[in-house]
Amino acid sequence: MNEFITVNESRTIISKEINKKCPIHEIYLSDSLHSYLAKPVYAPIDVPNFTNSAMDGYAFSYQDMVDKNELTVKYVIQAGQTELPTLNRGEAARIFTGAMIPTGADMVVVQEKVKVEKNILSFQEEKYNKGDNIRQQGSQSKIGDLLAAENTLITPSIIGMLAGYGIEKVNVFSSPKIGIIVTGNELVTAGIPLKKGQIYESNSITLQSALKEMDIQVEFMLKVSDDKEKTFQEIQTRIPEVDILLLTGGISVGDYDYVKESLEKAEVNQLFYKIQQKPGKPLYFGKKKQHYVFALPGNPASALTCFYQYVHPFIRGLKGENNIFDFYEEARLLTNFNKKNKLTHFLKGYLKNGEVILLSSQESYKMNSFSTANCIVEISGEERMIHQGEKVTVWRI
Ligand SMILES: Nc1nc2c(c(=O)[nH]1)N[C@H]1C(S)=C(S)[C@@H](COP(=O)(O)OP(=O)(O)OC[C@H]3O[C@@H](n4cnc5c(N)ncnc54)[C@H](O)[C@@H]3O)O[C@H]1N2
Ligand code: MOO
Repeated sequence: MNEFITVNESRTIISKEINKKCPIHEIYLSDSLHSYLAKPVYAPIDVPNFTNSAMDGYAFSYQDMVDKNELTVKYVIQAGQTELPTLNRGEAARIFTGAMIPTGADMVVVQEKVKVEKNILSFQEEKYNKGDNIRQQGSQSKIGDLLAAENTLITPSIIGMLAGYGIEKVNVFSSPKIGIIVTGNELVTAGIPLKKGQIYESNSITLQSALKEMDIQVEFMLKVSDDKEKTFQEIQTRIPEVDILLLTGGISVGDYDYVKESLEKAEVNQLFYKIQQKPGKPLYFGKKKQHYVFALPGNPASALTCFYQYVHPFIRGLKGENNIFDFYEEARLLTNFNKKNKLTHFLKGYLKNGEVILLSSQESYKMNSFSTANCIVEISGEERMIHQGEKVTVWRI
């Protein structure tokens, strides 16, 4: 057991590798969703860029209202109007939401709260204050203010905010190029009838879909039989084509598991192999120059668990995220769990309102529990009964 590294050690090794991110490129803001900023963005203008009305109503001077109690509505100011009158004493302007406040006015009263007859505005309530319903220039931010820091994940709300400054393009880290190779003689493609002893191949489409969720289209998706030379040739040829090569199957200790020796022969440097965890014990991570390899265990639930726990954070790291393993939360366990060994367990769970249920069918060859899970529950530490109500770490998926 001791030759296996711990989950935390493997996380440290992966985190060290993301010091160097993917190359930076400039893209249109409209194409930037889910990318990470490679450079900070500063405000090119004040926002609001001019002082304007927050409501439909009337603009005038507070002092005039106090002094006169009745004002003449002399002007109409629409949103988008760029030429404005100047209000003299005793004058008010009809104004609309978003329209510029004219010189001579320092407040707006909503139309529901005043009376206007024959262009004479009179006041019904006493509680009007100077500055009411006015959105001051630069009150969101001033020119030169930091809007979004480097490494910020671009969300629809970030795009919306930056668009409000007229920003058209941003610098982001590119996504890594990824290829998938699945190994195994038993694997049959959907559409072909199975013979006894064969199974339908499912890891490639699972990983492809998980990558699609990260906006990554795979470069290739290949199936290799359990053949020593073919496995080596395919690995050797494909590594230079991608930033990350994902392999599944053939990484354990069986006589026909050729992935590890092929990676060695292809001069990939092992960063770790085998983790004290369940599922996913035989996970491999390596590097050849700047090309990375994850060899995931073949069992479908192990492959996907390892993807979520290690590959997903690593990709996010290369795309620009810094604290790649910080995305867990705590939840209360709704069932007892008998932890029978020291391995860190990653269990399919269903999380709701801070409470998590462990689903049945946790074995690594079964995918049915994964299909209803919305999180992975991490339970580490000594063998013991984990009781209902105890707090555990959960990772949303
Ligand atoms: N003597 C030992 N045997 C095994 C150990 C061990 O420590 N000592 N570890 C077990 C664990 S844990 C795992 S996980 C598996 C991992 O083995 P491999 O990565 O070599 O995977 P395979 O043997 O090729 O396949 C395992 C299993 O998964 C099915 N599979 C493989 N690829 C696919 C695919 N693309 N789509 C669907 N299903 C796939 C395959 O048919 C096997 O049933 O090793 C244990 N053995
Ligand atoms: O690592 Mo294996 O996934 O426990 O079956």
